[in-house]
Amino acid sequence: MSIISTLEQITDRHHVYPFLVPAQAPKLDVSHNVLLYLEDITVSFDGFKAINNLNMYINDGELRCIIGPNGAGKTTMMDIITGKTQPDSGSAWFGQTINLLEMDEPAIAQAGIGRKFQKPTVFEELSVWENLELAMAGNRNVWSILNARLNSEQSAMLLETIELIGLQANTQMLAGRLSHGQKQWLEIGMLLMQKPRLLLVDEPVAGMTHQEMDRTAELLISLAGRHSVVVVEHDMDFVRNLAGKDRTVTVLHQGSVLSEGTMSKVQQDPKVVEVYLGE
Ligand SMILES: Nc1ncnc2c1ncn2[C@@H]1O[C@H](COP(=O)(O)OP(=O)(O)OP(=O)(O)O)[C@@H](O)[C@H]1O
Repeated sequence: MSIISTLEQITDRHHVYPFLVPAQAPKLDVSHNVLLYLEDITVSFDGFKAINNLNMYINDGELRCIIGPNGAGKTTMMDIITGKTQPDSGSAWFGQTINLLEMDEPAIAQAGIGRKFQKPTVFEELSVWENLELAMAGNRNVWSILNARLNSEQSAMLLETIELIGLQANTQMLAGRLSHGQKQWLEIGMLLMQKPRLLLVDEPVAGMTHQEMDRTAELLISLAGRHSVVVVEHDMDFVRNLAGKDRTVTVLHQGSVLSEGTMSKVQQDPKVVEVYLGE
């Protein structure tokens, strides 16, 4: 192939280069309505069991709150789901067929598990729109980003996401100028652009105003159904708001499930009062 024809091909933005195409995500099977299975998981750090025979199941489309005292193993549990930490024993399945313990972090993200860390990590020098555009699944192709041409489906998805996260009035604003709460919502929006089936959200309301917390609860509740959402949070008012009367709350303690059920059930559980809520 001549240099000229190679250059012609590179400048043709419709050409799809194999090395730029993300690997095909494995197919998810949620025929039993369970999206995530964590079974008999144990992880030790220098002989200390941070996770101790943990069993947890997240249903497809569920919004689950995870609470527990400092050091209960909440972050370590998220690290196992996302492939950052390998357990010593146990199993972790995404749907019926995807064995998370055989995959690395990028493959797990590709399979549909997105994670939002506590601190927002948006691109401060780019606008809200550009942040979302960069995060879009299938738009990681260098040429399409440079050419900044979205197809109609991509534009519609971007607009829908901006509305969902409530930043319609800030589309062209630099992300660095957003409030703390708005940055958190933008980052949730950026995760949504990758169409995750499961969203893991770590302490989303730390540092937020009450108004921002209420808006965040509304946003996360609106995501349930289309996505499964697992929220780790210490703020009990926020958890009560998220869990409502019917959703399941899981209380972790010393790396295991101490109690599980509706918020009113776990709040009245004497074991929970003793180790956590009674503090
Ligand atoms: N890489 C590591 N090396 C050694 N110990 C660790 C490591 N990661 C976690 N731990 C320990 O494992 C335990 C569980 O930690 P983890 O961060 O998962 O708890 P957590 O429930 O997320 O706590 P917090 O609410 O404070 O964030 C803690 O005692 C912690 O010190």
